[in-house]
Amino acid sequence: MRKPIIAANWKMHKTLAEAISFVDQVKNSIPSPEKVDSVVCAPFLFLERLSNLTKDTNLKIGAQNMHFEQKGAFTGEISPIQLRDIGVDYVIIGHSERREMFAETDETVNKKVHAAFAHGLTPIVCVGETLEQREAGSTNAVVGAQVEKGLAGLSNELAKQVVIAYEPIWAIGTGKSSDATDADEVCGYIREVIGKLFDNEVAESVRIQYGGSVKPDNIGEFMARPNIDGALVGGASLEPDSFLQLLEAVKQNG
Ligand SMILES: O=C(CO)COP(=O)(O)O
Repeated sequence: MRKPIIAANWKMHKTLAEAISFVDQVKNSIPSPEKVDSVVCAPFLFLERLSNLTKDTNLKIGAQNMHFEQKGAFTGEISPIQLRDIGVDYVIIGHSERREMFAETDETVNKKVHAAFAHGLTPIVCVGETLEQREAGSTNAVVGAQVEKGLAGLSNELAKQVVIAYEPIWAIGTGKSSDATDADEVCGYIREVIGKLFDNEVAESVRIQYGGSVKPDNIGEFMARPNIDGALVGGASLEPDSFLQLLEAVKQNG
């Protein structure tokens, strides 16, 4: 059995005071990590505070990006060592917004995945197709190539620990989520690709989240599918009540 994982992706939202208030409101109501892994991926500026506030709680903190180098002349960038040093556990890599607006490529995703593992961070690797690609029938080809290139060169042991987030780009922030059956099929295909790249055991171990307009009232449909192990949630993760409802729905499903 794969343990579900729910991650909030706050993107570029909240002030420090709002971030602290959110965490204070939810931190003692997070379900046991035996049932579900619960993560908040916050803007870099808030990570240290949130990581201190959540020590000894069931809530883990993640970043939304990082550089692949350990240190150096990379003005404005943040390294995996710096993230780990302040108690960050997860890092989102290759979100479609970074691929589209900040020149993230499958090659930089791959470097970042290796760098994350080298420094004790769990990568949440995002993949997904555009509406045009979906309509052209190339979803599996696009997503399969992103997975193959993104995970290239990992050992089986590390590959098992990767979290994949399948986020169809047309479903992000649009209120128009994918049909759960369609999303499950793509997640099943991702598992097939991982089976070929590594082996069956890895394919069965990797956790695959769905992302794109997930809300408390539709998360149950996704979690009921065999290949979907959690969700990466934007808008519906910004309010404490809504975030806790997502976790509660998953806990009950499991
Ligand atoms: O991009 C997303 C999470 O990474 C999804 O965002 P929404 O949940 O707001 O659609």
